[in-house]
Amino acid sequence: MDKRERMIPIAKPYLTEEEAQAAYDTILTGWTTQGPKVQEFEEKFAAYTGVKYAVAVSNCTTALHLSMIVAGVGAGDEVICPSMSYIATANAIKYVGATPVFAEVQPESYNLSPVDAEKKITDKTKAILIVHQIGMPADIDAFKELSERYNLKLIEDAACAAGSAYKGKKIGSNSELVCFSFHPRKVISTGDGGMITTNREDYYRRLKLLRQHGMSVNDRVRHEANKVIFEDHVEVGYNYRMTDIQAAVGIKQLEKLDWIVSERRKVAATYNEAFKDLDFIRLPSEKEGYYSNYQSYSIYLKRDCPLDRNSLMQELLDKGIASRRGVMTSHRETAYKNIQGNINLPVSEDLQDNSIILPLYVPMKEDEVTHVIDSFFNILMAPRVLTY
Ligand SMILES: C[C@H]1O[C@H](OP(=O)(O)OP(=O)(O)OC[C@H]2O[C@@H](n3cnc4c(=O)[nH]c(N)nc43)[C@H](O)[C@@H]2O)[C@@H](O)[C@@H](O)[C@@H]1N
Ligand SMILES: O=C(O)CCC(=O)C(=O)O
Repeated sequence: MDKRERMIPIAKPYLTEEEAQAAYDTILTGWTTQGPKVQEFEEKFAAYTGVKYAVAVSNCTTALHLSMIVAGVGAGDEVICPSMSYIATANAIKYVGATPVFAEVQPESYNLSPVDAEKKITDKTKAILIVHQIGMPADIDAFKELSERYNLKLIEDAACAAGSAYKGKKIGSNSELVCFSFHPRKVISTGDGGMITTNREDYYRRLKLLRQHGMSVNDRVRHEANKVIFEDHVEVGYNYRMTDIQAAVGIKQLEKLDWIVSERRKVAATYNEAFKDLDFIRLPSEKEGYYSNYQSYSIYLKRDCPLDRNSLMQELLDKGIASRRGVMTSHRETAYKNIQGNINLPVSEDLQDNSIILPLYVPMKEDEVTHVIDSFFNILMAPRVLTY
C-alpha cells in the first residue's frame, strides 16, 4: 500500500453501487441532460426541505448567480455578505455587477454577525447574503428581521447546509431564495450540482427560464409533443442545467441524507467528547435550535495552544492525516484584495489563520477516528523545546 492509500482524507463523498447503478440506468435511457430525473429530484428535494419549489442547476455558484438576478440585484447595488466563505459567495455578487460588502462573522459559529451586518447597510444596499458556514445555520431570524426593517432581500448560501435545520425547520424553507451545493466536498454529492429552493412561483418560473437560455418551451416538452411547437428565447439566459445523470445520483443521495447527517454527527460528538477538556482550543458548538450537518469539523486554536496551526497541520500530515486551514476569507484573496481598499476584519482573519478542519466523512471507521484523536493529543501534548 502506498502512502496515499493509508492517508485519512479530509472528506469523501458517500457514493455507493446504488448511485452508480442509477447513473448507469439513466445513461441507457438515452435522455442524459435535464429531463425527467431532474424533475423528480427537484420534487423530492422540495418535499424534503418543505418548500413549494426547487430548481436544479449545475452548481451552487450558478444557483447564487441566478438568485441575485431574480432578487433584482444589479449594477451599483451593494450586497452584505461574510468575507469568511468560499470565494463563490462573493463572486456571485460580482457576476451581476454589484459590490460585495464584507462584514464580520461571530467567532463561535463562523457565521455572519447581524450586528456588524447592520453597520454596513447604506442606501445602496439591496440584499444580505448569509452563509450557513460548514453546515452550521446562521442566525436566520435576526437577518429576517434586519432585512424586513431595511427593506432588503435576504438570500441564503446553503452550499454546505443540506440536511441542517434551524428551529426545527430544514434549511431551505426559511427565506425566499436558498442555494445548495452537491460538490463532492458536501454531505451529499452529484459530482457537481446545485439547487435553489423557493416558495415564490414568480421566482420559480424565472429561475427555470434563466437556467436554460430563457427558452419558453423546453426541449423535453417539445420532445413529447404530438403537435409542432416552436420555442422563443424570452430573455438572455444561461446554460446552467443539471444533467439527468447527476439528478439520478442525487435522488439516491437524498434518500440517505438524514442518515449521513446522523452518522456525521456521531463522529463530531466523538471529537467533542475527546477534546472537551483541552482549554487551549475552542470546539464547535450548537446553540439551542441550531442543528448542523457537520459538513466540516473546525477547531479554533487559542493563543496558548502549544503549537501553531500550520505546524499542527504538517505534523498531522506526517502521521497520514489530512486537515485543512480554517475557512478562507475572500478579502485576502488576490481577486478581491485591492478592489475595496483596506478592509479590517480582524475576527475573520484570526479565525482563518488559527482554525483547523479535521477529517470527517461517512463511513469513518472507529480506528480512523481514534487515530485522528490520538495523533491530535500526541502532537499537542509532546514536550517541546521552548524557543522564546
Ligand atoms: C466548503 C468548501 O470546501 C472546500 O474547501 P477545503 O479546502 O476544505 O477542501 P478541498 O481541499 O477543496 O476539498 C477537496 C477534498 O474533498 C475530497 N474529495 C473527494 N472526492 C472529491 C472530488 O471528486 N473532487 C474534489 N474536489 N474533492 C473530492 C478529497 O479529500 C479532497 O482532498 C472547497 O472544495 C470548496 O469548494 C468548498 N466550497
Ligand atoms: O467550485 C467549488 O470548488 C465549490 C463551489 C461549490 O460548492 C459550488 O459551486 O457548488
